[in-house]
Amino acid sequence: MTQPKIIFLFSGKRKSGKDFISEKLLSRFPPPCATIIRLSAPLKHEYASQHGLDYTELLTASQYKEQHRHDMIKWGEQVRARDPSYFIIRAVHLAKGESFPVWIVSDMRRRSDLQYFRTNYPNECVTVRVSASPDARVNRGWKFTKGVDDAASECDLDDVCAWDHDIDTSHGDEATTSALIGQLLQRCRDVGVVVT
Ligand SMILES: Nc1ncnc2c1ncn2[C@@H]1O[C@H](COP(=O)(O)OP(=O)(O)OP(=O)(O)O)[C@@H](O)[C@H]1O
Repeated sequence: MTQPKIIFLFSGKRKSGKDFISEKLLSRFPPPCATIIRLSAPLKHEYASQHGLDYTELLTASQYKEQHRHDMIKWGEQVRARDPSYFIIRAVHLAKGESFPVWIVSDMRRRSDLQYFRTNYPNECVTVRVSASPDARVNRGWKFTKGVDDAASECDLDDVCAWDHDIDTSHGDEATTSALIGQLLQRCRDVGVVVT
């Protein structure tokens, strides 16, 4: 059982580049140092099994996922209303968080997620806000969807502005991404985590 030494919390709108940056960051750690925790993974897992759907298809950026996103969000809200930490605890378990000193949470979406991590890990959290212009997101396949893009899962963190780091990925330039990754890796070195 390992307590995390550092937890990166990525948030941002759909197609802003959260996954892209998370994967880039992950690639800089020697195994078995870091793991990506997807808070949406257990939601999809349980929703798929309860509704007879294909879990692996729900994980991809597919049309299939988009078809089910709306109902899945609604179902998740009901579960979360009863217990805000329900999916977080399962997501950490699913990603085998207890075996890794670095946690990369790639899809933090709500203030209750932020509160959970800050309460339980007051000294380990590093927040990163990822943004991109609407045009850039459209070019990546985003289409405004009522009930999804105006729901809490997309908007709950809009008013939070005290992020430790932020990045605008609209232009997708390598230099901007590398600069951010460099800063995040320095934070790891500062707490004694070895990076490549
Ligand atoms: N900094 C970047 N440079 C180049 N391409 C990028 C960058 N960020 C994102 N992209 C591209 O944009 C697309 C969407 O990015 P990504 O899947 O990371 O978004 P996301 O925020 O995780 O979206 P969702 O919430 O819908 O899962 C991907 O095809 C990715 O390659």
